Amino acid sequence: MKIRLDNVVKTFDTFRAVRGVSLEVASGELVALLGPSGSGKTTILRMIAGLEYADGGAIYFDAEDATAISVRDRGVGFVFQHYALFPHMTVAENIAFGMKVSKVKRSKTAIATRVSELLQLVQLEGLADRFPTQISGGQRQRVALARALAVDPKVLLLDEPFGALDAAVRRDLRLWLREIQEQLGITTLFVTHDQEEALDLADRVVILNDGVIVQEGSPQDVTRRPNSAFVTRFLGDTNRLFGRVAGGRAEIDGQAIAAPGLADGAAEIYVRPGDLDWSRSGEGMAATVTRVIDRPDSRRVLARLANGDAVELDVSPETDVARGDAGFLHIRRASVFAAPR
Ligand SMILES: Nc1ncnc2c1ncn2[C@@H]1O[C@H](COP(=O)(O)OP(=O)(O)OP(=O)(O)O)[C@@H](O)[C@H]1O
Repeated sequence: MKIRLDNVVKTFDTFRAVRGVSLEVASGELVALLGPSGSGKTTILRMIAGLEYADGGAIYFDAEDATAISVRDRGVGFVFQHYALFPHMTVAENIAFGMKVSKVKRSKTAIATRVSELLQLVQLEGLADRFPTQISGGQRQRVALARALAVDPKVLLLDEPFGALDAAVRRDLRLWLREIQEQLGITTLFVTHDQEEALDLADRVVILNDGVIVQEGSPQDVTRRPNSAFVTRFLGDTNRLFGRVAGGRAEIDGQAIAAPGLADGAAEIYVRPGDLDWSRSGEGMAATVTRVIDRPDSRRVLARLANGDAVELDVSPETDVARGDAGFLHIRRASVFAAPR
């Protein structure tokens, strides 16, 4: 099932939460809606689910206008962060719930067979008779996914499903989710404000800010070619430096960086910590190390430039560098944008 949003608008009282969003999710694709809090991600998901009406534009499921399709008939499965499983029902009963209330009548045996298939799919075979309070948070989210999948939805909508879990569990679950989604080939929209989660999981990432799409593309596209200072900053750790553009090149401390198409004038130069090289002597920006932070697979160096600006860079764990060292920073890659006036 393909989903298409055509210039969708949603206003709460006078506040425009979604301001003309057009978006297509191909059949079987996994798209992440990524954006800061309040950027309209959940509202978009709720409109697709039919829990909220768009007050402008249209939403299509394949060629059909979804406005005409009731929530029940949309064939949508949801998993939310604060979904809550039914606490008085066992894991198996929770998974069976949707099938029992569905218009499609199934025999008791058919339901039991489906429940055990789903338990196997989400790798919780031994836990059928437990209650939600008797399993872990990660296991609960897997039950929630099984419950959503029970009625064979054509579309899966996930709103921060792993938001409440710790980092290691989140990482495991996202890889696991991706495998299941591929196995089932189900069109999936995943809402998150976690860049790493979106980039790890999605075929395509749609970045929102203030109710509009600011960039969309593959994880590689958006990370390699962020189209604005906002996207660059939002996608992760970055240093902001200041320079000048002249003749399509930004100039900073003797280093020239390609800035094709940018008008001459003041510029912001964004450099990720992994795109700076440290050397004791040589060319580049003179800097003094203020602190070194050791991590399992890298060293994060905090340094200060001659103009007082703080800069962070990553070096390999073997690099010999200590607080107080003086050296030079060479920019390997950067994104340049005109400085806001
Ligand atoms: N029912 C409502 N009534 C009034 N305003 C609302 C309602 N629902 C959402 N909003 C507002 O619309 C904007 C977008 O909300 P939405 O929940 O879609 O954002 P989000 O990107 O999902 O944020 P978060 O990551 O915090 O969940 C917010 O400013 C929010 O306060």
